[in-house]
Amino acid sequence: MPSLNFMTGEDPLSLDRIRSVLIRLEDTIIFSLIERAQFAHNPRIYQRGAFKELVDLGFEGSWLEWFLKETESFHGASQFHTPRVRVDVRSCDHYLQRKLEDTPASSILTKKPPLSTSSPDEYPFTTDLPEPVLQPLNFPSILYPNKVNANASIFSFYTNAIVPRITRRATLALSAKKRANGITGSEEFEDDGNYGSAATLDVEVLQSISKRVHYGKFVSESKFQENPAAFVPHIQKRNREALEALITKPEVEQRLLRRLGKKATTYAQDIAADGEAPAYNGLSPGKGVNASSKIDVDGVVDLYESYIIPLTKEVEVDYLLNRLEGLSQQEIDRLAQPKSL
Ligand SMILES: O=C(O)C(=O)C[C@]1(C(=O)O)C=C[C@@H](O)C=C1
Repeated sequence: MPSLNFMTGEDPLSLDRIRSVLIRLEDTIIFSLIERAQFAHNPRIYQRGAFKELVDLGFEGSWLEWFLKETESFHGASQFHTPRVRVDVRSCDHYLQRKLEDTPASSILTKKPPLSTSSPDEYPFTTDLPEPVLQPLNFPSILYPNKVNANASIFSFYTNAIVPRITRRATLALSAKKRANGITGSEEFEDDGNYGSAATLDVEVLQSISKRVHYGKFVSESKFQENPAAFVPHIQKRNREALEALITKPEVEQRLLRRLGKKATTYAQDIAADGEAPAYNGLSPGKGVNASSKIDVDGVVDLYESYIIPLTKEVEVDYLLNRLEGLSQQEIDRLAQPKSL
């Protein structure tokens, strides 16, 4: 999955660099949704207690929750929920030193940042993960300490709204096939029995959406450091609307949605063995549904428009609301002073 590469010594809070990770994550999310869309809805895998086999093991959650727990336990034990690249602490120290010299208002950085052992861009859905087998990596905290975690909302909108939509075609194709085989009524719909494959792909989609949404914290920190004085009064008044207005960039969102429609349309085509793409059936790229398209393109765009972008913005605002916690009045006053040109 795409990540910021902390090894380069470049500014990890450069908005351009953070946005380039967000753009690469679009590809990861689209491709994993395309894979999930090959299977039927399989609602059983989202119902708690629906599998006697798991209840017998003493697990009360759903099949998907069990997959998440098992996957994240292994990843956690093998140090996955820490950065895959070892962070060069020295280069980051240099970066912070430069940042300090550049921005006197960010005087809170005069305190040497603590080293953290949890990854700033991976958020497990499961609590109580095992201790890592290897020593946790130490890396400098780039984000301000916070407990913002949107995974419960991500899990809820993905399972309730997204899965039924993106699997609609596979589900309808399945019911047609079942009818042809004489199966009708409630047995006809939704369940193709591919519980393992569907849940494995759900875990991939959930982890990539979670990573994308929590990158909002890096975006927020970057915007805050660029102009802390603009944010401080609204943070102090806990004015969510004003903070949201400050972080919202409508032109960036519009560009993103246009790009996403084009990408989803392109990736959803089956390129023939001779390398030729199929005709669009009269529809232009980015405009709706092509009969042979591997995914509901509008569904992908709606996922971003209705859920991923709004939730990223919520994470950004929640992060900002916590941004002055623990600072002295003197430190806050310094941040509230406009930067001299
Ligand atoms: O790129 C930014 O500035 C962001 O804050 C990220 C993001 C997004 O979710 O893509 C969210 C809010 C902005 O309005 C634009 C885009």
